Amino acid sequence: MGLLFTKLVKMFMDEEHKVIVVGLDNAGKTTILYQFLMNEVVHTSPTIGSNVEEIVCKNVHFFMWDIGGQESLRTSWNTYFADSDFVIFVVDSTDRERLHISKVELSKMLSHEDLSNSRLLVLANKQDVKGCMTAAEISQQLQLTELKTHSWNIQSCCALTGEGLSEGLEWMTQQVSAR
Ligand SMILES: Nc1nc2c(ncn2[C@@H]2O[C@H](COP(=O)(O)OP(=O)(O)OP(=O)(O)O)[C@@H](O)[C@H]2O)c(=O)[nH]1
Ligand SMILES: [Mg+2]
Repeated sequence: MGLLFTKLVKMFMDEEHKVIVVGLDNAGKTTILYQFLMNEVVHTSPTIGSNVEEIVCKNVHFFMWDIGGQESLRTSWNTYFADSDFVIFVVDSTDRERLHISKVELSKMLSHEDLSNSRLLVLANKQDVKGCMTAAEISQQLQLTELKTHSWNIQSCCALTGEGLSEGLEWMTQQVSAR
């Protein structure tokens, strides 16, 4: 009875969840945030600090913090970690040369205690570019299947068309309702 009641309350109440959107500079984080919000491509310049927007999907409210990914800014990512329910880690699928840096940054983040209860969505962005890495390739390089400490998912996407983004959001919503 208690469980049923909790599920019903969840169905009718709006829930709020904190999401941090991180990844190397130029990965497409800001473009993704505004594609989520407005279904539009906005003109971006490198983010200094962060942008925050509320994205609602099936009564679930996500407060998404898009954080600048330039090298000098990465040391302050941890100031955003507290109470994050989700980490969206964006990878530029065309950037083979820096995938190992993404891997190091991702591992560093996931070992931080403030993120011990967060779930991970990796977005393999820029799938419109010919010759880019597939989500499977990125997953293998990031060794996601070896990740046992966090629930995770990887989704290929293109922030310019929005392709793949609703699937990513859908996974996050399912994770919330399954809790
Ligand atoms: N071809 C292609 N270009 C994209 C895609 N997503 C983003 N871009 C471009 O990539 C560039 C960087 O995008 P941003 O969204 O500013 O990247 P960012 O991750 O926020 O970068 P920082 O704020 O510096 O951390 C822009 O020129 C975008 O138009 C995509 O899916 N495909
Ligand atoms: Mg940005």
